[in-house]
Amino acid sequence: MSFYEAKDSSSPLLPLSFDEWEAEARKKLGAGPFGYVHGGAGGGETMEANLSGFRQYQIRPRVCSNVSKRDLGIVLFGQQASVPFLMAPIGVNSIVHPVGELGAARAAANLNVPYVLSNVSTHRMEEVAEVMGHAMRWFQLYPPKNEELMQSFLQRAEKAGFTAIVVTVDSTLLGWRITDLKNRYLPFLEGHGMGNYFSDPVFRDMLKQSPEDNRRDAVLRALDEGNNTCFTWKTLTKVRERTKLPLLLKGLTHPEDALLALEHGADGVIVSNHGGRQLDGAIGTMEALPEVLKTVNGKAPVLLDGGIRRGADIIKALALGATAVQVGRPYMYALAVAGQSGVEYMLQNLIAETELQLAISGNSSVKDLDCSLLRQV
Ligand SMILES: Cc1cc2nc3c(=O)[nH]c(=O)nc-3n(C[C@H](O)[C@H](O)[C@H](O)COP(=O)(O)O)c2cc1C
Ligand SMILES: CCCCCCC(=O)C(=O)O
Repeated sequence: MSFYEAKDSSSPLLPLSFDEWEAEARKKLGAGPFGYVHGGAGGGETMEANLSGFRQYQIRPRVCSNVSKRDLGIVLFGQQASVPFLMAPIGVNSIVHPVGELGAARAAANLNVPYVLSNVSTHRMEEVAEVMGHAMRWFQLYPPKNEELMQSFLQRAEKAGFTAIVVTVDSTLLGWRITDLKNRYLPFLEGHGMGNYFSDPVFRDMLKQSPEDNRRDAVLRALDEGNNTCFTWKTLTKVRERTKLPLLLKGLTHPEDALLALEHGADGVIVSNHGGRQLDGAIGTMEALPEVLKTVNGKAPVLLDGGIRRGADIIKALALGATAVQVGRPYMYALAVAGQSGVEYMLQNLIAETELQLAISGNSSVKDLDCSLLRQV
């Protein structure tokens, strides 16, 4: 949608800025669900570092460079994506809207935005795949302790048409989330986020009683599998051996970890601190990105998430050298406010804004962006 179309549109007035989406979602949701999405770990230092990381760069626009044709497309593991951002894996979408991941995934598919489905989605991966048709989708894995269960998740994802696996490694234990502790709120215990586990035959065989008979024990068992504190580089090799799909490691910020990830079979890395929800005091992702890029040295795609709120953020991360970025909370707030159509509206505007930013910073293609466009403040 262009600026002019947006201006003339008769569609109902939905928020345009991230702050408005957040404010509307706050009004709509109860304290528990809103706090869960909004919150960061500890004092929120890392969440703030993700935002301030973008303010450390200013764009130095180029002029007179013919931007009449514009291209936001990128290629990821041989697949063409029409935009340089993905929807980040976010579990338990049904805490903000009953349509849950089905609404978010349909919106992604309708707008050709690549979608990463969380391991702890409320809806099963097969249901989500079905509503997406042939649209680009990746599956995020919290590698379980049980290797048969790991194998089962990977096989199901392959069969359901997911084309890459994102292994999240920064959350073997949940961070110190004060809001959730105060609210005594954990979505999994309120009936959300267990679609993939409860539908898995291997997981069901591991239980003494079925989830239908004893939900609480089944939830605790699933969380225990996901809280894989024994995970090491050697375990990553085991994931590698169990799938032919491209593998990305999500949740690292240290350049040496990026190198180790590639040495142990990853095909790409995602610089992420889980949106500041895990280790409080950890480095912001835009601050971490340059060193990771230097170490990876073009050998593999490097993605980034954390704090992407508008087109300028996307342009800055790509100019610094990220292959693509992921967007998290913005789509959860849009889902909370207006379900699938909220997510579509938010995504449409993010695409339009990014294309506009690309053009008026003097560029025709995101492939041409480089760090000469930026000045560090
Ligand atoms: C409510 C919520 C749930 C999340 N669930 C997952 C998840 O299941 N798997 C995962 O890898 N990351 C998860 N994340 C982290 C996101 O993938 C992403 O790293 C983060 O949201 C990016 O930061 P942003 O929200 O500032 O865009 C979650 C984040 C939020 C806010
Ligand atoms: C082993 C399950 C951990 C689920 C964490 C959900 C999440 O990523 C988040 O809340 O953040």
